[in-house]
Amino acid sequence: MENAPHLIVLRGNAASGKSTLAAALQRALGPGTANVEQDHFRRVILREHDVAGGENIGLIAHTVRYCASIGNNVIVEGILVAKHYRDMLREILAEHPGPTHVFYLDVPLEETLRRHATRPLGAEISADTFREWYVQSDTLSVPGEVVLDGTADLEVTLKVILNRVGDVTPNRDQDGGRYL
Ligand SMILES: Nc1ncnc2c1ncn2[C@@H]1O[C@H](COP(=O)(O)OS(=O)(=O)O)[C@@H](OP(=O)(O)O)[C@H]1O
Ligand SMILES: Nc1ncnc2c1ncn2[C@@H]1O[C@H](COP(=O)(O)OP(=O)(O)O)[C@@H](O)[C@H]1O
Repeated sequence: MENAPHLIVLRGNAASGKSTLAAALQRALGPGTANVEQDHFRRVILREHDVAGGENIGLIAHTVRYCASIGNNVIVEGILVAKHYRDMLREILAEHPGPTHVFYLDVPLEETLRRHATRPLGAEISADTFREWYVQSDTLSVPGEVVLDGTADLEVTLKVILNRVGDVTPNRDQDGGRYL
């Protein structure tokens, strides 16, 4: 479909830099780009743990579909651990009418620990907990999935993503004052 919105999936372990990158990508793509953060739906809206069959999984899928249906490019960002989210992500990718892009931010455990330590919440979650959470190379194994070297600088990784995504036609009226 011409001018159909893009769907971009951005996944990675805790403290791999996903939310920083997704926020930068949303700004770079301009008005009419939705950033669907897994954490917001699971923890803030539903206050749900990351469990098999979690209710947040369907809510994320509905939100992605809705945002795309009103013409937004959509970024879906989170750990989105394959064993819980793979089926849903494959479904929304398969049915999406426009271009789709799947990125996995590959960052070694030790680097995620270093990055985590720089955050205010670094003291609250122990290194041991982080080791338990870490899943090595948790890719979705969908065609075209790109494994990014997440140890690079943010600006470098953002450029790699923007090159892959290519031209993004604004899908919405960019009338002054409408968007933040
Ligand atoms: N591999 C894997 N499988 C399932 N669930 C996982 C996994 N890794 C992290 N988690 C859960 O994600 C929550 C922490 O991730 P965050 O990205 O929010 O990390 S951080 O708290 O900001 O450091 C935290 O969940 P909640 O405590 O329910 O929010 C972790 O239990
Ligand atoms: N490319 C990068 N290089 C170095 N530090 C980074 C990079 N990307 C993010 N960070 C920092 O790492 C920490 C974790 O990033 P964050 O985006 O919160 O990770 P996630 O959303 O994957 O949990 C933050 O302090 C952030 O500023």
